[in-house]
Amino acid sequence: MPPTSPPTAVTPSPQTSPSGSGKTKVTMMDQFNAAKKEAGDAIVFFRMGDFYELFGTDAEVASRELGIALTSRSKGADAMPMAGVPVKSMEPYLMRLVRAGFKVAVCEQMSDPRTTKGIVDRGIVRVVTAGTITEEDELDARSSNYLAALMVDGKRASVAYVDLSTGRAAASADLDLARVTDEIARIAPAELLVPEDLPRTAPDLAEALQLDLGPRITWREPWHFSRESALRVLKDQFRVGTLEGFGFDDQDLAVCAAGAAIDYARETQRGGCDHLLRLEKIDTGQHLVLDRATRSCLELTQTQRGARREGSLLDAIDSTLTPMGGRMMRDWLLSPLRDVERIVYRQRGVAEFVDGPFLREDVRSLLNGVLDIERLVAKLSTGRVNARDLNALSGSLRIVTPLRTKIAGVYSKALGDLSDALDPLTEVVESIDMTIVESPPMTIKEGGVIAAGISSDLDELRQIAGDGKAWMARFQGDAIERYGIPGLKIGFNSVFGYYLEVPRGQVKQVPTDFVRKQTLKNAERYITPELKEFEDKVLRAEERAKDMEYEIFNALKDQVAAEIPRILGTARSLAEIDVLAGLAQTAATQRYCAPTVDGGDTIEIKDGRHPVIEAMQKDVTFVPNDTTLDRKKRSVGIITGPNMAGKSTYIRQTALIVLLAQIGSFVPASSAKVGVCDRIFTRIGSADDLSRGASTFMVEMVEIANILNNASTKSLVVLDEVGRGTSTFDGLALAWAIVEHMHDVVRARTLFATHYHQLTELSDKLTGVHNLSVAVREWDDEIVFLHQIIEGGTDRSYGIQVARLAGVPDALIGRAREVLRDIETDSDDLGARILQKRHVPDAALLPPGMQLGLFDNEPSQLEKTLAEIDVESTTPMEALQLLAKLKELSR
Ligand SMILES: Nc1ncnc2c1ncn2[C@@H]1O[C@H](COP(=O)(O)OP(=O)(O)OP(=O)(O)O)[C@@H](O)[C@H]1O
Repeated sequence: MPPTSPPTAVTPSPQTSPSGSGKTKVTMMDQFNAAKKEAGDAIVFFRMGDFYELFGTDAEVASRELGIALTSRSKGADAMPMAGVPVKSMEPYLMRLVRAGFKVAVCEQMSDPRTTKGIVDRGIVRVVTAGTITEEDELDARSSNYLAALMVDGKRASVAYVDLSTGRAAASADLDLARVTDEIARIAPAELLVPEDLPRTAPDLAEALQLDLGPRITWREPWHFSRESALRVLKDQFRVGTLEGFGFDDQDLAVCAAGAAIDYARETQRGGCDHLLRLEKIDTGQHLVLDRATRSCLELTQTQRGARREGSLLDAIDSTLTPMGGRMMRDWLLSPLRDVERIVYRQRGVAEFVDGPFLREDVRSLLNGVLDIERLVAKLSTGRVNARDLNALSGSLRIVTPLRTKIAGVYSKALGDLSDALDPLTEVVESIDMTIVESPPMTIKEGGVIAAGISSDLDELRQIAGDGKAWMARFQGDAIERYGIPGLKIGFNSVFGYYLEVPRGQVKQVPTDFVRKQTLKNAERYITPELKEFEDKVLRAEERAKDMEYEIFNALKDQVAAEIPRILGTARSLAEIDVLAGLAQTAATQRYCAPTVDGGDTIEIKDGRHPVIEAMQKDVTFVPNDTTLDRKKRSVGIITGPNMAGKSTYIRQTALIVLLAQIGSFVPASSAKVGVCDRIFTRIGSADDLSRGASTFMVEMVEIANILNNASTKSLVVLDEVGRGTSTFDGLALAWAIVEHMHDVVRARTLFATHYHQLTELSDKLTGVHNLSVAVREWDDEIVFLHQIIEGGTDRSYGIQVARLAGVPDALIGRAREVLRDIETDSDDLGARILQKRHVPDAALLPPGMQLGLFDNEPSQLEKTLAEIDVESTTPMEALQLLAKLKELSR
């Protein structure tokens, strides 16, 4: 076991009084002050008998956050705010503080108050923080609870993360500084450790993190991140002489980040980190990169509105059955692969389960009985395991042997490898099953845990205790007969143990050697020397049996804990089998196909569907659509069409299909070919991000700049109505220039949904631009959405028809039509005029600030006002006012 700081008594050592007269007495407040000093910025729960007391500012904070009464300790000059929570119900209070961003140090009584003379020793036994929670009840079973640490050196950085509730520890290979916030967003840590000097060394990053994570950041002194300290901690934790075995070089920044994280984990857990066994290397270069905005736009794990899981891609495709599988599924979705071989390796595993419905069903019915082995192991390591947990562990491991038999004849390498990695741990299962009774109690110190036949000593003690009970029954019968007291009963209470109870009406028969102990309303209670003598024997046997059970339980616990590496390895394999079988289940029930994934440039999807909308709209038939993108003739697709037609749905489904293909999954299409992408970027114009304190349009442009600077020819870029957040002409001008830039300079595969139908003219001049539109059937001046993507652009937005569908008054609609006719006549040749002025091929590389000079004639005030009307958001009253204003301007 790696040496960690054991709970230490914080009782300050007795000091000599200044007068030299001898030792001064340590007071309880001395102990508290010492604990507070040790706890740093943590709130101290200070154990005093049946309560945890909080003092000073801790009490004030707790009173405010928890709504508990604030009292005062002492009066006058010594007065100090004080608040308390009962020991029995402390967990919910503690967790509420932790959830609110506080840290809590639990300071326990370290010696038994009954046997201690004077003041009991006290010591901090654990520090609970958001990133180090291991209590199952407090965690979402299907997501990880990461404690992360960030290390920055110049332009390079690394992020390490540890989940103490499952034992997973990982660190990124060195990253470019610009990628750090995305990587942290992917990990979504519950707590992030950051060196205190970051605001000086990387001020922009520090500010961004502060905005994103706020109270989830824990600032740590820089020495915790030093290579020297980190190497010491890591080598000690993993019991290795070098980290090369994990793929890390001592010089990697990852070492510093991981060292800082594990140092903190050990500090807070005070031991109990035995289940952190290895450090995984995350090479983000191997993964398809999804930045934060893309993850959010694509609603991968939660919806944009309401942040709910229901309605996310994860929810639509996750058919895993175990919590471990659920967590792995989530990880896979957030880190799709880039390496074709690895993608195909996984996909074949899925295919085997799709092709073998019986195999899938059998495997899944076995997995159905598997509990959260990783979190059970974490409990084992942190010493909080009880007999029920061990039974749950053995119950879960028991399926490994039949599972191996089931997948014995598999052909896919993925399943074969996983089957080989499954360890049945037969001896662990047998030991637990043999040692622990079938339905043990929650507590491990009160007996009733260990099965008969495990220890002859224990059996003997139990015999005595059991016999004792029979003896007492006999004693009761004899006494009734001998003294003629028919109502005599034997009872037990914790004050004076076993007693004889005689109804008031029969006390006259009581012999003189009965000693009266208690008088009740209708009865008297007595003890006798004979009864007490036997009671001692019985009780002693019971106590000793309980102690012995506890010892046996602990020995079993240690035996199982020694196998943690094997158990965790098996848990991981089970999780992966669960994910593969789950993806197959989704593929089979949702009619997905196996995509062809290769290193080429083509994305060709036949009858693609949106996995989430399809799953959510059960009563509507989803209209499938094709997508073809490559890097020659079809690198940029411009999609036009009315509002509500399905443009956004179409471009997003393309991104989701590519993403699913790259995690190794089947995809919602009749066929698909995916040339792997290095990154997917998705942006929606005017995405509301006021919470980050930037204007909507500014955010949109910052994100566009990020795409233009980071997308490569291997990327997939999906843009939805970019440019909408500013005036029409500015927006159109920007959208136009962005398409040109994507086509000429970035050359990433791009889909651009827009209402600026002028953009469709770009396809005439730019070889890689093609137009798509969404078919609409017009009927009697009404429109019907067909949701079908067709080749070619449209020059109609049908905004006015949509407004009419929405109930905008007829008079206004009529006027809007008139206005539209005028505008359209005026701007008919707008696209042609812009194209004439195109600078080929480097138009987009104009120096910043240089005007595009798109428009020869300054629009009139009337035109400007008209252009700025947003029909969708105009109320009837505003429309009438606008009409009046327009009329005024036209005079
Ligand atoms: N292929 C489809 N099959 C069936 N229903 C669809 C399809 N595509 C879209 N829809 C439905 O149409 C709705 C609107 O789609 P979407 O938001 O993609 O339209 P849009 O053209 O982007 O609209 P806007 O321009 O107003 O943003 C969706 O919520 C969905 O209910």
